[in-house]
Amino acid sequence: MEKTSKIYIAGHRGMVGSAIMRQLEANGHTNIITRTSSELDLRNQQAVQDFFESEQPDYVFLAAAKVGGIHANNTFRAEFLYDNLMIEANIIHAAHLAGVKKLMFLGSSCIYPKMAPQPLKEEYLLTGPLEQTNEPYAIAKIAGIKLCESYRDQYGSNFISVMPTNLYGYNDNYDLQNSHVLPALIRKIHEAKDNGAPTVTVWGTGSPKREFLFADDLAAACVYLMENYDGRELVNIGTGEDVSIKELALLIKDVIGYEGELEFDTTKPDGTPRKLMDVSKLHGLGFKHKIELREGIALAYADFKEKYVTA
Ligand SMILES: NC(=O)c1ccc[n+]([C@@H]2O[C@H](COP(=O)([O-])OP(=O)(O)OC[C@H]3O[C@@H](n4cnc5c(N)ncnc54)[C@H](OP(=O)(O)O)[C@@H]3O)[C@@H](O)[C@H]2O)c1
Ligand SMILES: C[C@@H]1O[C@H](OP(=O)(O)OP(=O)(O)OC[C@H]2O[C@@H](n3cnc4c(=O)[nH]c(N)nc43)[C@H](O)[C@@H]2O)[C@@H](O)[C@H](O)[C@@H]1O
Repeated sequence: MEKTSKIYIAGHRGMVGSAIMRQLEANGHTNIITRTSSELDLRNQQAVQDFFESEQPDYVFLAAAKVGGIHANNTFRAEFLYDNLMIEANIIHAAHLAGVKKLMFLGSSCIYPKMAPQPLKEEYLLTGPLEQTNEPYAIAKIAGIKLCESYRDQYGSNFISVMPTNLYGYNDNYDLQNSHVLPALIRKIHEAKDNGAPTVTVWGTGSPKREFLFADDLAAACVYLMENYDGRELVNIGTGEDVSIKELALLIKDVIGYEGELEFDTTKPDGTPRKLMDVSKLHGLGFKHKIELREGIALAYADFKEKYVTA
């Protein structure tokens, strides 16, 4: 990518899109184009084609999606399937029609089979049944991967797919029903400390394990791979380390300085028992994350307090 290349970030206001924007600006890119969902609803095929025809971007980071945690995925199943199918299909097809030089599609670690061997290698895709709570979202993401592969096969499009693990960081979603576990626990534990509540409720048994990557590390990996990877195969992006939900909650409790107790609501689903990514391909391509979990939690917590806590 040249510094003056026209780069479209789909989803630039989101946690990942805004991190990619920061990374590109820090690298000196001056020609970044963006649209909010009210300016351009990416589910509208004609609007997307008109946008690509008029803007003619050189590079596309496809970071727009309907995104949420286990409860949101399990509740809004139709929206997670339909919105994500429409967004990816419209952008990938319009990018092809406009002759985009390169496009990066962001999938997710939930595309892999629920009981696949750990750590998850890219070749485990489609080798077994998916986790039920997020199957619609996972199917949409797998379709996005197959769209990129098929446009490469038929038209020679340089469309690559990366599979991020669970993410957290600046501009995360702190809605207690629809967010992911890490921001939800930051908010719940902060509010419990603030209110002097004796306990904090953690969903599930606390025994599932999850890997967490800070969104600015993901953004750096995305920009690095846009510059250095042109392959057909998926690339997992993660830290290669995981913790149990209980260990995560205790870590967040320690960072925030909350003295109360954790209680586990086993009426809530655990989801996939584990989804640790094998990141040897990413490391072999020359990228490794920098921000470790405790430091990242402290950064995310500071961002949460700055944005959501009235003095
Ligand atoms: N968060 C995670 O843990 C995680 C993990 C793995 C992969 N990912 C992937 O990373 C990407 C970004 O996730 P995120 O966490 O940054 O999500 P996010 O913070 O919810 O941001 C999603 C973005 O998508 C845009 N969007 C959604 N529906 C749209 C529509 N109909 N038309 C136009 N724009 C629309 C939103 O735009 P507006 O703000 O303008 O409404 C928003 O900026 C997604 O592909 C997601 O699947 C996320
Ligand atoms: C990366 C995302 O992973 C998602 O799966 P997944 O990690 O289980 O999504 P999370 O919602 O982060 O849940 C991870 C684990 O944390 C537990 N958990 C404990 N307390 C909470 C809480 O207060 N809120 C939430 N949300 N979870 C909580 C939850 O039961 C589950 O076992 C997929 O649904 C998405 O599609 C996406 O792929």
